[in-house]
Amino acid sequence: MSAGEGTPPLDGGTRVLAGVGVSAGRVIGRVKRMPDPVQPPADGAPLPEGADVDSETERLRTATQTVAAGLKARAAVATGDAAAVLKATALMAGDRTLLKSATKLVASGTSAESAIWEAADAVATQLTALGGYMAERATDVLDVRARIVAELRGVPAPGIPDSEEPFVLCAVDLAPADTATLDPAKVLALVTSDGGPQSHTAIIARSLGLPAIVAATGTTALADGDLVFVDGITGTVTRDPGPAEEEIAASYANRAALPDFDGAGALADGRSVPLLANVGSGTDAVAAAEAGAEGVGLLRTEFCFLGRDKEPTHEEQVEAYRAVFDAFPGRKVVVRTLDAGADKPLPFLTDDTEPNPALGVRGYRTDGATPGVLARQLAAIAEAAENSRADVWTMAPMISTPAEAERFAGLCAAAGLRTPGVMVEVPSAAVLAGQILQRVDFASIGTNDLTQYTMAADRQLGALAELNDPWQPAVLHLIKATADGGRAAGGATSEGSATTGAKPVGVCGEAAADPALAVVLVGLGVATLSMNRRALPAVAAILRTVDLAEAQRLAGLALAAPSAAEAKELVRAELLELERFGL
Ligand SMILES: C=C(OP(=O)(O)O)C(=O)O
Ligand SMILES: [Mg+2]
Repeated sequence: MSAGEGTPPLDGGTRVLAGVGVSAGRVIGRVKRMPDPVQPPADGAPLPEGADVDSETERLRTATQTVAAGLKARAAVATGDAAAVLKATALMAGDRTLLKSATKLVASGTSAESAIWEAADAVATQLTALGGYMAERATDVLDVRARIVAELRGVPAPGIPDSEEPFVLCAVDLAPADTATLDPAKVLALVTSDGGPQSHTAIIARSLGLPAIVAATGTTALADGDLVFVDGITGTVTRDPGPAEEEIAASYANRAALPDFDGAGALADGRSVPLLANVGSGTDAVAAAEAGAEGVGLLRTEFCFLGRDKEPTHEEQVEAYRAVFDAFPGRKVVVRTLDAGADKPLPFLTDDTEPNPALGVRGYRTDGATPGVLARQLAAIAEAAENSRADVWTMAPMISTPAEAERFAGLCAAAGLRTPGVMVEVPSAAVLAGQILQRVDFASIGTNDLTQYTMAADRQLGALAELNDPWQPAVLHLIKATADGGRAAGGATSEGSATTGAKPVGVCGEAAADPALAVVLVGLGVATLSMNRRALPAVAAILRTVDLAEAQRLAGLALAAPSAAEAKELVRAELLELERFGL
């Protein structure tokens, strides 16, 4: 939420630590640190002093049994994805082949730590070579290995710490694998010293509704058991909170409850602003429909196939897309073609040796390097759309030029897809939005990437979090240019389209989920907003408090501000309901 820009990093030495608030909420709790990653033992280290083969074998056996039993016990009380991940890891910890190979190494005079490290390495390499599902299991083996070595060393196991009491989780950053075992009933808030506003930590925190702060470098000094006040709105962590912080946390806990989203986004003057959902699977889509989403503004198709080393078959694709379409009969579903590359590698499309993957062959650009995948995907989308009642729109990520937009529209037409569009994520596409939108039917602004490319700041990097803020006035100017382009292109029709008036321009980046920024986006001329389903009630409630003229006035204030922090502060100061709902 807060850019932290202009905020002093430390107050009176170390009491107030500043970062970037990425998910609202104010809580007090005790810190638990994510253990440091387990460092590898020296290659082929000998038996420790005083140990013999028998005692070292016994030590290894006991460590593996303890790890397996601990994981099994946690799996028994976990649910959903977490239970599945823990069960799989527990099974791996008890794997006889792994223990047998490690025991052999101990028998030849290697320490238990080195033996299990080496044995697990060999198993992981074999699994990786087998590919597909087996290759995915390699991660479990490496996870188990780290846990066994931690047990042998007597240090905390890697991953989310286990605790009876709810705690504030402090970490350098969270990996995707950590997310499955993160229990929102136990974790009060997330604080990371690294990671940017689009990091995994930020995305998970928002989707779980947990207060979160990223890029809070000073928090590396926090230790297990420290009492802290976490303010996800201002982006600050306060050590040893006193009565003032207790009062703020208590008043946050007593904030007005947000009304459920009624399924019709609108401004105070009744002007409709459809609120759509970002989804990555059929399950997500069902949950979004239940939350009242008016359709899908972004189906991240690559999320259906992440971790796959082979292109999904036509049938697999049709099934995955149809599951989403079926959740929204009669509603708009915007399908984005595979956005492989940079933060979302897909081995069958991306080259992992590129020096600058974010500036490389990603998104639509992969069609040049690996022709055919895009055309096959469009055919699968068309087939899934044909027998569904959803109104299917199709867009390409990372479009940079009018020629690319025209070619994509041609590919859609050839596949029988009626409503082609583009994502505006690259500044060149925003600048030439008028020309681009003469060639396609709609645009959806990906503010996560548009911010990254406008500010030349890697979206994953905590150190550049202040630049990587969609409140940056330069980004807002490009959003306005895109919306203006949509208006200018209105009336120009692409083949087969009967569009009149403005060509619709929506936003599907994280900016749409920030209620104050959502008002600004509408004021800049954006027609629809697409977000994580959990953000729908907050965005809907704040939009209802302004009419179009007010939204335009606030957008004007933000555009004229000299910094992201000032733009945000000026706009937030005028939206009084934010405080009431604790947003
Ligand atoms: C929605 C976007 O795409 P992704 O986050 O999947 O790159 C974006 O860039 O804003
Ligand atoms: Mg993007």
